Amino acid sequence: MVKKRVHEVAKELNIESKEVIQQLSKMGVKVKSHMSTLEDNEAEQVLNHFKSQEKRVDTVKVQQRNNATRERDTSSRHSGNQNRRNRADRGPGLVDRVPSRPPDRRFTEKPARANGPGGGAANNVAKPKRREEYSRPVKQANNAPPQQNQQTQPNQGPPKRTGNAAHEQQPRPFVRKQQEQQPRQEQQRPGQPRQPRPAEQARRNDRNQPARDKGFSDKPQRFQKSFGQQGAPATGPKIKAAEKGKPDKIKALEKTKAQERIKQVEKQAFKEKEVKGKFDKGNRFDKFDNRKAGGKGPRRKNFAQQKQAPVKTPVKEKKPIVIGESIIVKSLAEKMSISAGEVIKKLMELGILATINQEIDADTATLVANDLGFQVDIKIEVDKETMLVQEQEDAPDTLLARPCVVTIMGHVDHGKTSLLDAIRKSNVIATEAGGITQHIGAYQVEHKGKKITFVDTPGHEAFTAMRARGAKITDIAILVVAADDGVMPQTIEAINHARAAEVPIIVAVNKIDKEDAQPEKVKRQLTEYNLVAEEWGGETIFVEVSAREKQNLNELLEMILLVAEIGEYKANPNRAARGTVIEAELDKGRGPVATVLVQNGTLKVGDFIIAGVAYGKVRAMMDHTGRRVKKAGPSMPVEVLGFSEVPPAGELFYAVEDEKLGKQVIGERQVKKREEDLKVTAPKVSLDDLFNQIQEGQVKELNIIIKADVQGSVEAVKQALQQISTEEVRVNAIHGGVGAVTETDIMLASASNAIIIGFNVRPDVNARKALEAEKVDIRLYRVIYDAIEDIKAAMSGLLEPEYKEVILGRVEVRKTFKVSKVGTIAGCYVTEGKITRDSGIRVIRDGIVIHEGTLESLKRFKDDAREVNQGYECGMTIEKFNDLREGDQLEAFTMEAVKRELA
Ligand SMILES: Nc1nc2c(ncn2[C@@H]2O[C@H](COP(=O)(O)OP(=O)(O)OP(=O)(O)O)[C@@H](O)[C@H]2O)c(=O)[nH]1
Repeated sequence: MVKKRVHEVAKELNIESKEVIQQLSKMGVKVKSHMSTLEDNEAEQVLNHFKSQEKRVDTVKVQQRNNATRERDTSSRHSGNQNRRNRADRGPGLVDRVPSRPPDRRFTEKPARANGPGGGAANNVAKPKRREEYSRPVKQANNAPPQQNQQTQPNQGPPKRTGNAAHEQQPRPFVRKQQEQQPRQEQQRPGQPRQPRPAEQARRNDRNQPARDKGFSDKPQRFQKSFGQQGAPATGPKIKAAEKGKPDKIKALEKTKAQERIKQVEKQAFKEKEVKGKFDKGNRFDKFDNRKAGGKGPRRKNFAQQKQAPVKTPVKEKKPIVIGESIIVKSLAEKMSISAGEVIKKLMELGILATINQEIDADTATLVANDLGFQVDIKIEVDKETMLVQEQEDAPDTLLARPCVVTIMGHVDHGKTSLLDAIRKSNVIATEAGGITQHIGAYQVEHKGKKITFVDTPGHEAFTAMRARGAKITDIAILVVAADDGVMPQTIEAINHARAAEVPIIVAVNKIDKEDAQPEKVKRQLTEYNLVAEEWGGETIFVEVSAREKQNLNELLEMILLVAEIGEYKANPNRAARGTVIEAELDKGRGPVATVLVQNGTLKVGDFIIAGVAYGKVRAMMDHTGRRVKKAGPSMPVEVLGFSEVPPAGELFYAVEDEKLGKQVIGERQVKKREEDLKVTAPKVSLDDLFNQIQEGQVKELNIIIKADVQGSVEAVKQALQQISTEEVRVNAIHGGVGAVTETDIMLASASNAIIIGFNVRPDVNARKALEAEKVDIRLYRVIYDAIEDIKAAMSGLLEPEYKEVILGRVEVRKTFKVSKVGTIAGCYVTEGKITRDSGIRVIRDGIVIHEGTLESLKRFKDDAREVNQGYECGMTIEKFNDLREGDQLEAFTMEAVKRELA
């Protein structure tokens, strides 16, 4: 193409060469004179510049004339199409009008869009590239008869634009996207069958402007039409001609005014663009427009529209809203500063019918908020305790094998301590008084390069006591049975305790060095308890050992490692430690000292640890040999110094990386503890509540511990109970034994959520104490039938309330009178509480109850009395009892129906 000279360009623009040269110098292009040649792009830029200015003047003028009309016409449309209007108002492409950008090449096509028959010629001024790109619409516009074109301009119906195949067939991806998003845009286009007058035409042009704008991002036809329109004859040239006729001064003035307005619009648009939040969907269009800075988008030409649109409140930046696990509809609306109605509408769209005060879950709230352009942060309030425990979850790939933890159980004197001692090759027994284990300790031994941790407990009691506290430290139980003594009551207890904890059992038949050792007898006896030796077809590992002679100890260790291998005990050493306090005491010199077993993670000196309400920094750690260590990994027992107070044995401890969190947890625990101290906790499982618990699905198995005066009763109850299992609840006798109900029974019941049933036995003193703390349900019976009936009734919810004696008061006999036909009348003084006419009465002489009966009469002076209170005198006779003496103590009592509890 022949390069243009400055004067040629000026001629084309109908302006002076000087103006062109000035503009060129503004653009940084230096030219010597009006004869200088210009590069294609330079000429194009200059042309664009002046054309766009012309266009702006034109548009602004037309706009001015049609302001009022458009205000009216558009208002209804806008209100119904807020979103679309927003998008138009936000002015996708507004950024392109920032003055620093190169001139908008689009306006070189202005003649084609807003010209008359001469449009074609004007069009030729546009750059070849541009013509090439839009050759089809331009060509069609030029070829089309003027009348048709004039009709086409306002009537932007798609059928008239079908000729623009290039654009129709190859809509750009973003166009297609918009097409999906705004299918209703089509309706926005008013059809105009008649040929409009120029003024009307201009108004329509203007009115249609937003539609054209949207059309760009609308259907392909519309997109194509927008461009096709450029070739259509329009009223533009006439306006332009009128412009030409005006005196230069007026023109210049108008130009300046128009430019000012344009600047304002641009400024406003720029501001809007800046404040537009990232959550604004429209943003994507802006980005697109920025990319297309060449300015082909028809959206960018709508200056008048931009200017005239009421300056919109800048779109507020939408901050993410914070919600919890759920939120009330009203609150959600408030958080978004919108009406609850809008939220309810959105919910309905999602198929959820909700009222203003209804609670919706976080997921639903998120959907609604996202739909409305808000991001949502869900913050679920978790109590610190949960946070602490949650932090303890380990990913499977972080877990490594850890030493197994073994507990030795068995009957008294069967050799537990001796065996443990023999294994760790030291002589503990010599240092212990009477050879009885004095403390709970834990030690580690190594066999074939693998460590085994032994917890030395005085039998299974401590084991169960820990379990009752929720601590599960034992992986494997070694049941020591002396070969010369055989299975004894505590052997059975130990079996039941281990089973209740679902811990595998290895039987160590000890003292086989003894002459009267009968290991086969032990095996036979244990088959009765479902511990069948492997050689007898069972699955239980039996190892015959002698703690004294150190016989077969390696075999025992090997068997332990074998069971450990099957158990695949694992932990994550690379994390904050957690474990269990095995024992703790207050040492005069060292302060609180706790032996802890690390069960997960690694405990280090300096760690902040908490156990129950005790906390502190680990000051020092010692292993089982008394050596100072700096860290202790999984399954390692260590003595820890640094606790603020003595933590209870069985308490779980945590090393807390976040000391603040640790202290918060302690605070929460202290509050909880105080609350728990105040309220009486209900029994874990009780016959009274059994039916409800069954109904609620809380109880599927009813664990029962049976204690009786003779073994026969234990067996009889076991069998009877097994027969009353139902589909809902299985009755499980987890332990049975002869003798009083002991503390151990209480602990087992507590740990296993069991009920204790006693026949002709009573809880001993320690058991009574333990009961207060553990709230276990104990039922004492004289007849087996009653027990079975009670459990049946409890399971079906028919348990009758029980009657309990309530002491009303105490009365002292001060004087007695014998009256014939009446009997002995006692003159009394109420020392405590009160006595009522219908009281039961118990006569106690020298601490012994000598009579129990009912009152015959109760009088204050000579009058009958219903009740006499403390500090008053009264007279009374007792039914069928006349042997009252001065100094007798009378106890007034009544029987009250109460919920069944401790017998
Ligand atoms: N002959 C023989 N005696 C043993 C063997 N093992 C332990 N004893 C003896 O049995 C008695 C009891 O042993 P301990 O180890 O104290 O038994 P324990 O089960 O720990 O007893 P408690 O701690 O009281 O429950 C001691 O006198 C031991 O010397 C053994 O293998 N052979």
